[in-house]
Amino acid sequence: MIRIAIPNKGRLNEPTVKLLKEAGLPVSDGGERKLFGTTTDPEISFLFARAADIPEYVQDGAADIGITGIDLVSETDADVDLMLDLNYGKSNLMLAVPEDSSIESVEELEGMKIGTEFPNITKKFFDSKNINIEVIKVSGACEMTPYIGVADAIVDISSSGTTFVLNNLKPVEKVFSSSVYMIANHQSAKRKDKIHHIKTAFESVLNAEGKRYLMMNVPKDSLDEVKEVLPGLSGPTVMKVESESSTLAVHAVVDSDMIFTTVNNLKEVGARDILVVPIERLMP
Ligand SMILES: Nc1ncnc2c1ncn2[C@@H]1O[C@H](COP(=O)(O)OP(=O)(O)OP(=O)(O)O)[C@@H](O)[C@H]1O
Ligand SMILES: O=P(O)(O)OC[C@H]1O[C@H](OP(=O)(O)OP(=O)(O)O)[C@H](O)[C@@H]1O
Ligand SMILES: [Mg+2]
Repeated sequence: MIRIAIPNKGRLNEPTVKLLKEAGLPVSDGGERKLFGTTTDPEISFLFARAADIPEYVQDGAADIGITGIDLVSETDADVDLMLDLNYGKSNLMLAVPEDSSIESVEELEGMKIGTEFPNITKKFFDSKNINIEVIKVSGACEMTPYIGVADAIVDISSSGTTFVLNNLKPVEKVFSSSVYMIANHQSAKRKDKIHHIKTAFESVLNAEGKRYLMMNVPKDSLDEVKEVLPGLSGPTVMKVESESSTLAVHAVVDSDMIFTTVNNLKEVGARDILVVPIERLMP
């Protein structure tokens, strides 16, 4: 039995549920109040937990696998195996000060107070630079701490940067770059079975991102030209069309941003019946 801990709410819940569906492990029995979920594979179950608690649950073996932000893993200093960067939930922990502050570099913060939801990451960051600061731990709305006399600067999550702009904060330096990771319990990670199949399934979803499958019919004489205009990942795959001896079926995987140009070029060199289809998973 493999248990996967996934965020039960917050901004990581939806993209995680989507990833699992695309990986062929749709989450059922979810919902706000349920603790456990099931999927198509009877040997896999889900534990719904707060994103911030997942690193410890995986470390302690309450779950074999966890899906959560690497910032939360680092903050809890959880002793887990980092299996795979899942490439979503991206954010930066930024050191920022009020716009009207004269502070422009980290060094100028010596002896000052830093408000943050990430006391450990913050402490380590300043320690590594031999700068003494006092960490003021808050559990939300960190951006207001410089304005109520609680802190001189903050270390807070920023993704679009809107919160900083709205609160007249200027970034001083990036402290940590985060994205969502697949993590595993040390003992579980040693098993080369299902856990590795799950990792492969996630990888196949990541591989398929931004890719489309192109299918078309091509007169035999045009094959060379068609091959030339196909920006190549692998292939293309060329097959005979049973009913028409002068026509070939050509299939290829193409980057989505190249589709518009490629389809136009293909038509110009004689390709017909062009189909563009999404790819859910791609396993090399
Ligand atoms: N814009 C963002 N703001 C906050 N967290 C973000 C953002 N983008 C990605 N994340 C990541 O999401 C995780 C935090 O998720 P969590 O569910 O704890 O917070 P939340 O969605 O803000 O919910 P809450 O309402 O409890 O604050 C962290 O790993 C963080 O890096
Ligand atoms: O750069 P942005 O796109 O504006 O996103 C960053 C903001 O979003 C998060 O706040 P959240 O809404 O989760 O509230 P919280 O601080 O109470 O957790 C985070 O703590 C920042 O304040
Ligand atoms: Mg939040």
